[in-house]
Amino acid sequence: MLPKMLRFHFTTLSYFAPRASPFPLSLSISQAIPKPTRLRSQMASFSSSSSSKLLFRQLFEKDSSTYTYLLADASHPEKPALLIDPVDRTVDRDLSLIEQLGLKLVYAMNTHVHADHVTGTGLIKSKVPYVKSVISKASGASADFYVEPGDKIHFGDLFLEVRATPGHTLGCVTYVTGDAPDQPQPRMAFTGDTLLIRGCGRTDFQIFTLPKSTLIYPAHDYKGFTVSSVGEELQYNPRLTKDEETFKNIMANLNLPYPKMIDEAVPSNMVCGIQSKAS
Ligand SMILES: N[C@@H](CCC(=O)N[C@@H](CSS)C(=O)NCC(=O)O)C(=O)O
Repeated sequence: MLPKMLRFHFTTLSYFAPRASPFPLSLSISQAIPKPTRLRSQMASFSSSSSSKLLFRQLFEKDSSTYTYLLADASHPEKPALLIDPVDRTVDRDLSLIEQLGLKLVYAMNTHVHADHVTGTGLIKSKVPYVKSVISKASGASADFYVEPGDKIHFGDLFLEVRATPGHTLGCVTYVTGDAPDQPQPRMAFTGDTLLIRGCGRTDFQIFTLPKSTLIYPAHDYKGFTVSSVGEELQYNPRLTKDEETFKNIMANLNLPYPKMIDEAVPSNMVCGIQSKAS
């Protein structure tokens, strides 16, 4: 059985961009969650789910086997977009795709301070200065915006919720698509290195409180997997289906090699990849 679940209190703070204001200058913190206007997307082929307005792309960086995720509200007039876990060496590819799709990148976000690659957020900000970097407050890293468990990150009429999923690093968070009728179904969880497909960066049991249909999008895959679900991992994850003692033994004996880039990546990622501040 799974070890004891972690429980968190959720706040009502959220970032949102009202439709009336220009993006992203309208970024504000509010107690209120805006009631979005429903729009039908003409871009259904971009959608990963029954929601017709989410534009979603899973992008891969081969040297670190990292996934970067592009999400946008394709139905919003400004097509606001965000990137989760961009990598420095694929920034040009990502920005070029964003331009080709006619999106407006507003947030460059990290799930945590990565040890195996340099985040692309610093480079993105140097190329597109109005983009805001986002990371958890608990990470201790610097960024434009710090999120905490329960915060909501709005992009157009869509939003992500922030869930604390520490273990791989203290400040690891999982970004989960909104729990509302007009948000993508099934829900999508961007788990960073916390929960991998048939693996895990360290512990997480909070993710398993999400509906079984929730799609799992990790920050890495080393075996060629692209997506899983909570239900699938609950049933087949070879680590997280074990009792607590067995789990601890597995994790204590992974014998993972020292990540090749850790000495460069961590100092750089503590300042969200802004190279000039890392030395
Ligand atoms: N060989 C790679 C690092 C591989 C690695 O350790 N991956 C991490 C996530 S990135 S820090 C991990 O937690 N893996 C869990 C697993 O079970 O593989 C390198 O040198 O960069």
